[in-house]
Amino acid sequence: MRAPIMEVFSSIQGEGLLVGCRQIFIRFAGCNLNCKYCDTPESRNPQSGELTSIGDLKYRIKELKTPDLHSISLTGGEPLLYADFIKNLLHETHYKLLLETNGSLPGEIKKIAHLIDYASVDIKLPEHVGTWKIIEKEIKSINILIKRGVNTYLKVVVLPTTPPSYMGQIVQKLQEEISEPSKTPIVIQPSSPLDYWIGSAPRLLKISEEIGRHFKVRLIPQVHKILNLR
Ligand SMILES: C[S@@+](CC[C@H](N)C(=O)[O-])C[C@H]1O[C@@H](n2cnc3c(N)ncnc32)[C@H](O)[C@@H]1O
Ligand SMILES: Nc1nc2[nH]cc(C(=O)O)c2c(=O)[nH]1
Ligand code: SF4
Ligand SMILES: [Mg+2]
Repeated sequence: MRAPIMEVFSSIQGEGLLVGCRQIFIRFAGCNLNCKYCDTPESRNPQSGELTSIGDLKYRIKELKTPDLHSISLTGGEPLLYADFIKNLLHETHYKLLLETNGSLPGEIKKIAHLIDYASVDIKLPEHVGTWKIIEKEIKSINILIKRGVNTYLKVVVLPTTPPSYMGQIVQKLQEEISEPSKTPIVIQPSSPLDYWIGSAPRLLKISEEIGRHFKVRLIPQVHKILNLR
């Protein structure tokens, strides 16, 4: 069994609640969404990856292992397009595993939820993906992960144009429909390039206040981009 892999690399997790942890990243090629802000647009095309076996990945992981290694991050593109491959891979690796996902494939999450330790689930704003339907699916995915006891946090990418009141509407819905909101922190991730935020950063505080009404909240920019790390 093989899957299209774009890159395997070692770096510091630059996003979300595991920020600063040393990880080996496995980036799958192919995505089912088309976020207008995507910073890895080439990953949307499954052809941008090389068909890779589990044995190859195990070898690459061994080569990239460092004394400070915290976990492995499965990202993309959308890794859940390859849930069956991931299931086989996770049966053969013993490292802690972060799944970085757009959360739009709850049926696929069900296949591997029992094998992952951490999950970062994006909340895609309807203005970025053109529909509310994705949030419905993300809520299903989040509830599957919570039920399985996976350490789960949500990430919402916001733009300088994202109205704080709009966030208020979104978190109201999340609070009503996520099974354990108190256990599910939300990370606000300002869209990069960060220089777009010059003059608009105070808006991030307003967004934090809106989310803070119902959830634990953190405001964390993409640290790897500030450090010029991969
Ligand atoms: C490239 S995506 C791959 C995983 C999955 N497709 C997803 O969207 O969660 C990894 C993370 O990068 C974030 N991201 C993508 N483009 C970004 C940008 N321009 N600024 C900030 N975060 C971005 C996504 O929201 C997601 O949390
Ligand atoms: N250092 C680093 N941290 C990351 N966190 C999420 C990433 C991603 O592209 O999924 C990413 C990435 O591409 N690099
Ligand atoms: S879901 Fe993730 S990989 Fe796909 S377009 Fe959106 S940000 Fe990019
Ligand atoms: Mg990235």
